Amino acid sequence: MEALMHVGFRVYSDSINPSSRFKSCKSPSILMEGRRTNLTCIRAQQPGTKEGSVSATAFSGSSDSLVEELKTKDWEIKALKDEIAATQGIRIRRRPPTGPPLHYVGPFEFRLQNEGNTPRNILEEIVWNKDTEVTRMKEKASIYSLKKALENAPPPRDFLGALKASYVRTGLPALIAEVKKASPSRGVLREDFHPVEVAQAYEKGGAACLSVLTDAKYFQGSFENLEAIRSAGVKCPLLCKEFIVDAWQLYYARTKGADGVLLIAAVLPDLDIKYMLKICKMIGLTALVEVHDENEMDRMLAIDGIELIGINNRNLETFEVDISNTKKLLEGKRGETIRQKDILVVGESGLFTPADIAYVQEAGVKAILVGESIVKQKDPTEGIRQLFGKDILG
Ligand SMILES: O=P(O)(O)OC[C@@H](O)[C@@H](O)c1c[nH]c2ccccc12
Repeated sequence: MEALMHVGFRVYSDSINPSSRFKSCKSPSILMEGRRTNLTCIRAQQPGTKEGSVSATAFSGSSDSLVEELKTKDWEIKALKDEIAATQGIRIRRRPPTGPPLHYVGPFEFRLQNEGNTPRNILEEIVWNKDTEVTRMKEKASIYSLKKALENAPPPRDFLGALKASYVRTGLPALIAEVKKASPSRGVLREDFHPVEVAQAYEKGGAACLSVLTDAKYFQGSFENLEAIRSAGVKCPLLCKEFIVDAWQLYYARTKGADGVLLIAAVLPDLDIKYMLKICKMIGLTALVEVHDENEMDRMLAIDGIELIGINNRNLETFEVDISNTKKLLEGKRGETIRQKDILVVGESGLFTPADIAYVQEAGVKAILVGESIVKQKDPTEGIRQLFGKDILG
């Protein structure tokens, strides 16, 4: 590996010449491969427009070179973000790698890890598609309109509180029951799929919370399902099961009635997790932060303010499921830190039997996230009874 010695941001306060249409700021300052480099970014501002709203139309006259320069900076920043993610052990690249823009003369020797624009695994493919999808959705609803829509959104309910209450009441891991029609690994799980009926059956069976898949392309889910379940009067708090790659999606999920969202550590660098946690707090969403391996767990344990961690037994890159993953990540010092920080742990995926539940409970989880084994049953209420080996309503 090339010697990536240190990557650090130093964002200087803008040196603004009020009479100028262009602001110049130095950011970031980077020591890469032993060399310190300062990027100079140009931000175009037309009189009367909001700062930071860069648009090619803002340039006139000698616009071509400035547009080129902006494209280059944009590329550099994206490439830099992937570099930072890689230093945190994140293998998922947020976008297909692209070479530098034509005539690139920038200071970086970015390594292109995959010249072909093919995703390396299913999670990467999902994330690349999500990025495109979100870009399109953002064109239809600006962040400003979403913020406004928050005022009329159904009020957030206490997702974490519902899990804790259920655990105290039953002495068993609280159930987050997943409304899931299909998945890339298992195909269609329930042919005759009526999301509201499934949700109501879960509630009747004693689920503490529900998880509703909203990704359409890979899971045949939708935000309509989420909205319909919420407006049908289901009382269980709802997790919006999405691949979050942009803070915009948090606002969107909240306007559709979500009480919680999933943040996947394999996809989001630490800075994004911290930023998104803040937004979640601000708008009343509970964040379920998902990890799959030791590195992701350690990264998340180093971040303050995480109250809910899900350990996914399914490797989203290979689809392999192994429930001993939950145990492995809760052993020793990690388990101790989790107890000290009073983090509630959710065991996710691949849970089918009372023995599975007992195994992950023994490992230290106080909640479980279950889809396949209960959504496949003709009567999902009965599916819950079978999963626990008893009635959990009592
Ligand atoms: O159907 P299962 O094996 O019971 O798994 C449910 C849930 O854990 C799984 O759907 C899941 C966990 N994390 C995810 C992230 C994205 C999509 C799906 C998931």
